[in-house]
This record gives sequence, structure tokens and C-alpha cells, in this order.
Amino acid sequence: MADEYDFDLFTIGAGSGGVRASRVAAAHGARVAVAEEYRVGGTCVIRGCVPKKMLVYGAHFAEDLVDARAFGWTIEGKRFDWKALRDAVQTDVTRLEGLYGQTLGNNDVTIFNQRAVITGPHEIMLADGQKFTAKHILIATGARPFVPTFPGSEHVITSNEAFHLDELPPRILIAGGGYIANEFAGIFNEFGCKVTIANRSDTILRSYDAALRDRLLQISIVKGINFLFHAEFESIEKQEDGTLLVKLTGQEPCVYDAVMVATGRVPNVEGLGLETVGVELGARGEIIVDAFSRTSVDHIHAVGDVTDRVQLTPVAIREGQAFADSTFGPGEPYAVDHSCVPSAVFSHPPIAAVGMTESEARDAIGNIAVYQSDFRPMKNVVAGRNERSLYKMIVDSSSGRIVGIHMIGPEAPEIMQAAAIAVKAGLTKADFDATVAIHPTMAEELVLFK
Ligand SMILES: Cc1cc2nc3c(=O)[nH]c(=O)nc-3n(C[C@H](O)[C@H](O)[C@H](O)COP(=O)(O)OP(=O)(O)OC[C@H]3O[C@@H](n4cnc5c(N)ncnc54)[C@H](O)[C@@H]3O)c2cc1C
Ligand SMILES: NC(=O)c1ccc[n+]([C@@H]2O[C@H](COP(=O)([O-])OP(=O)(O)OC[C@H]3O[C@@H](n4cnc5c(N)ncnc54)[C@H](O)[C@@H]3O)[C@@H](O)[C@H]2O)c1
Repeated sequence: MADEYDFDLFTIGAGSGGVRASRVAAAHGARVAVAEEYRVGGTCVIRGCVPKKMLVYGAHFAEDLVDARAFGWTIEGKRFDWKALRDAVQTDVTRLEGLYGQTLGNNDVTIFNQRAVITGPHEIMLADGQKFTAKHILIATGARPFVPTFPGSEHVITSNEAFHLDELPPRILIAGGGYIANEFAGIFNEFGCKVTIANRSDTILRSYDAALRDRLLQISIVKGINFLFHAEFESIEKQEDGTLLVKLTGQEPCVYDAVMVATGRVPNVEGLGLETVGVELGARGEIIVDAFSRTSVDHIHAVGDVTDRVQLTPVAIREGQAFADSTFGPGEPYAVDHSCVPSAVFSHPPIAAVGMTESEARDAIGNIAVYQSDFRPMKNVVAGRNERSLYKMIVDSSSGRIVGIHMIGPEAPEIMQAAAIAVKAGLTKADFDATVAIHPTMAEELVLFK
């Protein structure tokens, strides 16, 4: 490796993509440094997937404790302590942060706990003024919540703050209709907050199959979540008692204790020095990269949310791994396959999907068969919970190949991870039919479609 540079690789951002790329590059023998301005682990570990999932688990006990009565349990003195859960989650986040730092250290990656910017084609400057040179630079700076600007927008919180609330807000308005809005609506609602979702369109989770979206909407309404559609912010006024008077288009003014925005995430590119070295950006501020995560400058790469391809942790990790193997490994360069990426929404109940929705398949293929199972899980029957699951399988009629599976119901993401392998591998409906069911399960519906 070239010794004319201080490092072979300098990574900016120690999140999902940056940590993986740095660790793997170092394991291939590269001299690697990584700069992190906040906390090692990035969004997913510190204020995303991981603490969110822990809150989802905590929230679900609200239903389990109610349902337990139907299974013969008497529960007295039931009480929920938000601070106890919040602090337990943060303790584990800190533990994980330590493990990520340890992994980097064990691989001889130098960590700088400060902001880094690019000051020359091969030069990086840290917040304290230190400068370093590197043969390759990897931008893995992720994304941050987008907050629309309107009078009073300074009073809103985002998912970043939601993990640290001193008290649960008795009434919370959540703006947005995507992943974060629906996941946090479920969490706060289970904790007993009165939740209202305000969305600018009339569609939640627009990339998911319409039948599943409708099912989640119906179930959420029954659980007590209020939905406002075609509602955009006009203003928020903080009142003397600390509550927030919110005006939304087409709605009567209403008072809430907290307002959270979940209106998408924008790439972290500001002030990075990209213009000084000629790294090109797209219309949404994302770094433009080719299939090998190479930017418009040959030796500068970018992975993860900052490229706004698929904003999911496992994708950022794969992009980081592919970059490190391709640039520093012994094999041929390879690209990440972004097709058929499975995903999940950890709502109550969760949604999971892989491949094409019914309408996408109709447009792309035309001749399709749709199999559907609309059932009440056994546990819900005994519990007297009138909440039905919906599974859909979309099949290319000419080949029998499965092009999409969509599920809403308990444990849907856990079931989907296995089903996604089959879809990615190009299996057919006949292959599923030939597989014996495991009874009694919810997942058996996948091999029993008629
Ligand atoms: C609330 C929430 C829930 C989510 N849930 C899921 C989920 O369940 N499943 C899933 O797959 N995905 C989920 N995501 C998305 C997932 O977190 C991201 O896709 C993933 O973290 C992207 O990884 P990344 O490496 O691109 O960026 P990040 O993990 O965001 O890491 C970027 C890092 O760069 C640092 N940084 C930025 N600029 C600089 C600089 N100039 N100098 C030094 N450091 C810098 C940042 O502090 C950050 O630590 C969730 C996101 C949120 C917000
Ligand atoms: N379970 C998961 O895998 C998971 C969970 C959370 C977040 N994420 C990732 O993080 C990303 C960000 O999550 P998110 O929920 O913020 O985004 P999102 O893209 O899922 O949803 C954004 C929502 O905000 C609305 N919106 C956008 N601009 C608006 C504006 N100016 N005014 C009003 N509404 C507006 C959109 O119509 C949409 O409903 C997701 O796209 C996803 O990739 C994944």
C-alpha cells in the first residue's frame, strides 16, 4: 500500500456502512482511520433500528398483558414506567456503542471522535484542525431527519429526540405517513398516549402493497390512532402552559403536548467540502455513485443513506462490505445487487414485504396470479382480539415464479426473512406447495395458498 499517504482509507462516519467498510478494509491489510462526530454505531445503533425495536418490544406488552387474561392469567397492579424502559434501552445502546468501537480497535482502525471534512483531493481535516492524507476516502455520513420550515417549526421533535423524552406526551401529533410515523404511532399508542398522524397525502407507506396498507390503517384506527389526510403544517404556537397549538391545512386548530415530524431523511452532505473536490450531488442532495459506490471522483466512494439508494441498514452494510472487498481485497470488484430487498415496518402489527406489489407486478408483467390468505391468528381468537392477518403471494403466471410476498400480522418480519430467500432464489408457487406445512403456525399459510 502507498506510504505517501497517512492512511490507505479514511472513512467519514462510523455508522452501519462506515464501520463495516473500515473493519473489512483493515482486515484486508489497509491502514484505516474513521472519524465520527457523534457516537460510534451511527443512526441504526444509536437512534434508529435498535432502540426503536426495543421500544416496540416494550410497547407490545401492553397488548400481551390484556390478552393474557383470556389465557387464564390475573394481573394486578399493572403499571408502565417510561423512564425505566427509556433508560434500559439507552444502557444497551451504550453497551453496543462500546462493542462497535472495540471491533474497530481490534482491527487496528484508528478512531477520531470528531467531525471530519474534505479539504483536498486526498486530504481530510478534523474539527480540531489536524489534517491527514488518504489514498481512498469513503463518505458514509448517513442522513438526518428532514424538518419542513413553517412558523413554529422550532417546537417539533424528530425521532432523534423521541428516545430521550422526560415524560410521555399525553397527546402527540406525528407528521408523515412512512416508516417512522407508523412505527412510533404504534409505540406511543401502546404506551397510552393519544396519537394523531397527519399526512400530506391520503396514503400511508406508499411503497407497500395497497391491501396491506389498508389493513394497517384499519387496525390502527381500531386501536385508537387518529389519522388526518391532506394535512400539512400551517403553524405551531407554544402556549403559556407549554402545550402546542397546531394549525394544519383543512383542519380545526388543535392542542397537543408534543409534535414529532417523520417526513423523510436527507443526506448529510453540507459543509463536507464536496464541491472543493468535485463530488457530484443529485437533485435530493444525495451523492451520485455508480454500481461500485464510486463518486464522480475516482478515489472517493460513498455508501449508505448519503447516497439515498435504499435507506436500510443491511443495504448500507452490504455497500460498505462490497466497497472494502473490491478496493482492498484479493478478488475482483463486485457490485451490490439492490433488487428484491426485503423490508419491514415494525408497526402494531408489523408489515413485511419482498419483491413486487400486486400493482407493480400488473404493470411490469401483466399476466399474474394473486394468492391471498386473510385469517385471524389462533392467539388472537383465544384473546378475543378481532385483528386479522393478511398474506399475499404474487406469481408470474407464465413461469409460476413468485415475484412478491406481502404480509401483515404478528411476527411477519421474522417469517419474511426466510420467505425472502425463496423469492430471491426464483422459486415457484409449486415449490412452496411441495413443502409440508408446520402446524399450527401462521407461516404455514405460505405453503397452503389455494
Ligand atoms: C428511527 C429510525 C428507525 C430505523 N429503523 C430501521 C430498521 O428497523 N431497519 C433498517 O434496516 N433501517 C432502519 N433505519 C434506517 C437505518 O438506520 C439507516 O439506513 C442506516 O443507519 C444507514 O447507515 P449509514 O452508514 O448510511 O449512516 P448512519 O448509520 O446514519 O451513520 C452515519 C454516521 O456519520 C456521522 N457523521 C456525519 N457527518 C459526519 C462528519 N462530517 N464527520 C464525522 N462523522 C460524521 C454521523 O454522526 C453518523 O454516526 C431507521 C432509521 C431511523 C431514523
Ligand atoms: N423498519 C425500517 O426498516 C425503517 C424504520 C424507520 C426508518 N427507516 C428508513 O428511514 C427512512 C426515513 O423514514 P421516514 O419515515 O422519515 O420516511 P419515509 O420516506 O418512510 O416517509 C416520509 C413520509 O413523509 C411524508 N412527507 C415527506 N415530505 C413531507 C413534507 N414536506 N410535508 C409533509 N409530509 C411529508 C411523505 O409523504 C411520507 O409519508 C425510510 O425511508 C426508511 O428507509 C426504515
